Amino acid sequence: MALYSREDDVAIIAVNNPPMNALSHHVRKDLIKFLKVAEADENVTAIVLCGDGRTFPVGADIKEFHKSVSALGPTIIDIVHALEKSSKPTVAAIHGSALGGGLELALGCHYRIAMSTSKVGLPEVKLGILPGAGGTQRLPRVIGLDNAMKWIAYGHHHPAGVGASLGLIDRIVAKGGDIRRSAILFARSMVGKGLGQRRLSNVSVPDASKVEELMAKHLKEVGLRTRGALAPVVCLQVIKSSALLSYKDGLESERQGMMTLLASSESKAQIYSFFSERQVSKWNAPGIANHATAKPMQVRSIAVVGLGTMGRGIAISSLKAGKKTYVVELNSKALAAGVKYIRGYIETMKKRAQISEEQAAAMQSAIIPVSSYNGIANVDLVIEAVFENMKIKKEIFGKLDKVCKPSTILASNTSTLDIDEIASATKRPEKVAGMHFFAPAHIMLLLENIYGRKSSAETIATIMDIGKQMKKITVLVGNCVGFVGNRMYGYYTTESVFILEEAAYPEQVDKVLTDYGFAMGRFQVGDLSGNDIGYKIRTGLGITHKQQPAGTPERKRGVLRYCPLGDFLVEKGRLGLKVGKGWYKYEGSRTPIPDPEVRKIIDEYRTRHHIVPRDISSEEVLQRMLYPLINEGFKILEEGIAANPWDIDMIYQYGYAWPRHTGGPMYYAFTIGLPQVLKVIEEHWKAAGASEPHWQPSTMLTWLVENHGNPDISQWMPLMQKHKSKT
Ligand SMILES: CC(C)(COP(=O)(O)OP(=O)(O)OC[C@H]1O[C@@H](n2cnc3c(N)ncnc32)[C@H](O)[C@@H]1OP(=O)(O)O)[C@@H](O)C(=O)NCCC(=O)NCCSC(=O)/C=C/CCCCCCCCCCCCC(=O)O
Repeated sequence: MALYSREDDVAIIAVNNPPMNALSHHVRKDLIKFLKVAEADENVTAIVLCGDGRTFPVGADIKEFHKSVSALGPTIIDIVHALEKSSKPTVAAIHGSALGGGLELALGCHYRIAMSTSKVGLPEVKLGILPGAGGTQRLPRVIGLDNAMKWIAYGHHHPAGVGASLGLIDRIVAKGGDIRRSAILFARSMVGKGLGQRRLSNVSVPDASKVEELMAKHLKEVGLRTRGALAPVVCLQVIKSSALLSYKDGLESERQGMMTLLASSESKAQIYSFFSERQVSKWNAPGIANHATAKPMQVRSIAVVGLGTMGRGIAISSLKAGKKTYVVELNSKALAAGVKYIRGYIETMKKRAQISEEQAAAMQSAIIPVSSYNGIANVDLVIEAVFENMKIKKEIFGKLDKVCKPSTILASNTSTLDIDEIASATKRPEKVAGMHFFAPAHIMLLLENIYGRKSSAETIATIMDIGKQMKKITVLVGNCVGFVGNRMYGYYTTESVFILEEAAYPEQVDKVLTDYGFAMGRFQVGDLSGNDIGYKIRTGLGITHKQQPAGTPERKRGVLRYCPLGDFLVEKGRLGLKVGKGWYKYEGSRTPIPDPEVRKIIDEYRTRHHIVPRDISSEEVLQRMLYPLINEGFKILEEGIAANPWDIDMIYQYGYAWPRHTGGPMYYAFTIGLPQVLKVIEEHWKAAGASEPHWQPSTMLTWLVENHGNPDISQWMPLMQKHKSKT
């Protein structure tokens, strides 16, 4: 709802719709009603619009999108017009954030004043839509086309001070000031000053003459950075109309753009992603604990064991979260090198103004270098980040168990290994869990937390809380080889080399993936992270080319189909970008260049096995790359390793750069339609049989299709649970 009050001659209309004052239908109704009251009251000379509680309105109510209620009048644009038309000065008093429809309301006001700490922006593009309440037409009239294109096509939130420097905010109220009081005084001082030029629909766009040049510039930048998403392009096209058309016609172009975007699968995927991102913090470990009931232990100190690339990144994340951080290496040279890197990184963050001088000093003094496990006996949490080897990890956990105080939680940053087996090396399995960071750990936003069979509620709650304190998208999953992310990714890489055998070169496969929206294709990613990583994993499994006894068929491992092309590359020293050659060659830069030598390796291999390469469509490449991964996602859901499809999707968006505008693998499957996905999987399974088990259809997927067709993604787990409870 909204509240109406009077301070002498000034009317105050305050939106009151916790937690974020979203402009839900009932709020919109109140706003129009109270604007009419204020307009009609002759004792009112000016009107202040503000938000109660945490913030000014942060936009339309996203829950209403794709429901008819979002279009129910009064719409936000009706309120914007009423604010602008008012014969009395209207002033937006901004604290917290004025975003989306919230900022559009403020743009309808004649004046805007804001707390110095507040943020402003039009982030609709991140929901796959555009600012559909006049924002595309009004913002360029205030801050110019160039800035408006940047603000709207990328959707960033900007400090109010930046808005003030561009003329969007008329006055800034210093930290600690009273925004409402300041707005009342400001509004009163504007009475009688004339509102003509303060009504933005009357104003022209200052840099309209540069429209074509700016359009070309921004289309190019957006194309490079938003990877095939539709909304940024439509935003730019609609903003362009502000320079070429009347306000009224520009508004019509905005309405049409909004309709196009609202009808797209992209906006549905982005809105799903917005809520999924928030949903993952409401974790559930069935039969053990959930976010609502379990209490985290207070963690003041963290020890990071192992200062390789991962350990260094984890230590920086711990320091950023304000923890006293013990960094552990038994070898003094390795310790010194790790500490030097971490200290240097903090200084770089300070130089780049990413942290203040005080924060940098606090982080520096919180680093405690240690060269023996005895030195971390009293820490609250240990995160082990040594080499990915079960024997070594078990040895370390055994030692940590002996020296650390009983309450210390012991976590492993393993990316694949069995947490229960690691826990078995200790006498405190209830205090053991996995914290799988993604490289570089101080930059990547994903943290995949793993609970073991014996992890306690407190242990799980604590690692989830630490993820939050590190500002990570923290997803809780169960224990299995590779957990969620890498278990699914394994089949993506398996199938990719089968495609090489049969039909395509690496660059052709990668192009299909980048056209789909990935920043990089699978082979470029392999080169970037190092092809030796997969080779080591295959060596651990005993399946590389070199490990086979003489006479083993090159393309078989037992009954399973195998392709050794990745082994050949590593054995020829093609480890990837770090050595300048892998699936591609690199000539002094990070740009991958298709390499005739790689083609030769593939061609010779095909000839040896009498494989005649065939034409392959982009559609087939995409299906073969993505559907095994999706199929595995369903198996993970049916085993209870992931609690919900959106947990998987967030892991893929934040850990594997899955394009957000398609929602993630599970949401993408829903968009395609589960019956169609299953049909393709079944065809491959029929053709490949037991030699390619990743094509064996998941029973959950099959059951859903047979019984419900393509149910909404929110219903997959409830339907399955209902079915299981009956059987
Ligand atoms: C930065 C934030 C504001 C705050 O972040 P933080 O402090 O971390 O808090 P959160 O955890 O994110 O949020 C707390 C809870 O609040 C919920 N929330 C937040 N924002 C909204 C919102 N806008 N709507 C609903 N709910 C919201 C959030 O989910 C949390 O809930 P819970 O605790 O998890 O349950 C951050 O929250 C943030 O970034 N918010 C979003 C800001 C944003 O994107 N704003 C833009 C919104 S879109 C908009 O404003 C569009 C305007 C134009 C409208 C024009 C409409 C015309 C329609 C006509 C067309 C009709 C066609 C009809 C056909 C059809 O509909 O299909």
